[in-house]
Amino acid sequence: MKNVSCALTIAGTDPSGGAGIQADLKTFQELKSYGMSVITSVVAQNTTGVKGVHHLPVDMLHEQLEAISSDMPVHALKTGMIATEEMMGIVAEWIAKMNVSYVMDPVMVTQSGDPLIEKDARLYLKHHLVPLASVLTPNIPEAEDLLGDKIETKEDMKQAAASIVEKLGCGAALMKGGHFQGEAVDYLFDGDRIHTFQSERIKTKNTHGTGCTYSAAITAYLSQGFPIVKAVEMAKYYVTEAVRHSFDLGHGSGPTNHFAVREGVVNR
Ligand SMILES: Nc1ncnc2c1ncn2[C@@H]1O[C@H](COP(=O)(O)OP(=O)(O)OP(=O)(O)O)[C@@H](O)[C@H]1O
Ligand SMILES: Cc1ncc(CO)c(N)n1
Repeated sequence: MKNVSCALTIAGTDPSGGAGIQADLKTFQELKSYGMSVITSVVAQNTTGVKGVHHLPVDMLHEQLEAISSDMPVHALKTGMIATEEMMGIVAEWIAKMNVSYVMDPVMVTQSGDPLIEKDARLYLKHHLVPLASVLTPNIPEAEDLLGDKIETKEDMKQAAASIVEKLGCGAALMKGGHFQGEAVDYLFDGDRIHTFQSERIKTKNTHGTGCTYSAAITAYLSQGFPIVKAVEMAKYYVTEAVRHSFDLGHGSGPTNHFAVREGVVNR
């Protein structure tokens, strides 16, 4: 049998297909990793926002995780929305036993401003999940929340990436500048130095699911054995092309386009 790279996402759903588990699986598929998913919460949402949320019972979360580890190889994994402390505890305990690259997207609030995790669970996330991560991928509001500092300049972004690694104990931090003005620039601190990943800012309102797509692409490349800096470089290219060719679907912020990368511009 041909070698297959297996990537797992542990996250909430998006029935409109642009973010969450659905975006992650599309990304894994496009980048040729075998995609697996464990659902934390079912979220009724679309391009305009969140309409309702149902958290799965924690024993069901545990059973899904065990169904994976008792049977399937996992070469890299990511987490997105994990809404409550209790759910975070189960996921953290399971991940601690897995010896694989772990990309943590510290999802807190959607682009439309809807909260995805309980406010009290943020401290738990910081102390119990972040230290397990090989790489954390916060946007600016998430990094401000984790560090308790304002991030206003590019220098602040670089400093935040380093502080996250040094103070919170993850392996690397990718500070995303999607919420900034000007060029779309992200900074990775890998425990040693800062690496810069920059693209032009594409003029579009259709950026639903960019964060999920980006962290899923990093996970796919890590599952294939690429080192972290190369994985981020290729994932940045993937998300940029997916935004450039994003779909004008729905009444709000439309989804990224995964086919765009397949048809032309391609990976690696
Ligand atoms: N308009 C744009 N043009 C080019 N790149 C963009 C644009 N918007 C976001 N990106 C890029 O997409 C990636 C995801 O960044 P972003 O900061 O938007 O994540 P996020 O806020 O976590 O996403 P989400 O809203 O899905 O949670 C980053 O590399 C960012 O630079
Ligand atoms: C389930 C889910 N995870 C992450 C995001 C990104 O904000 C979203 N909109 N929905």
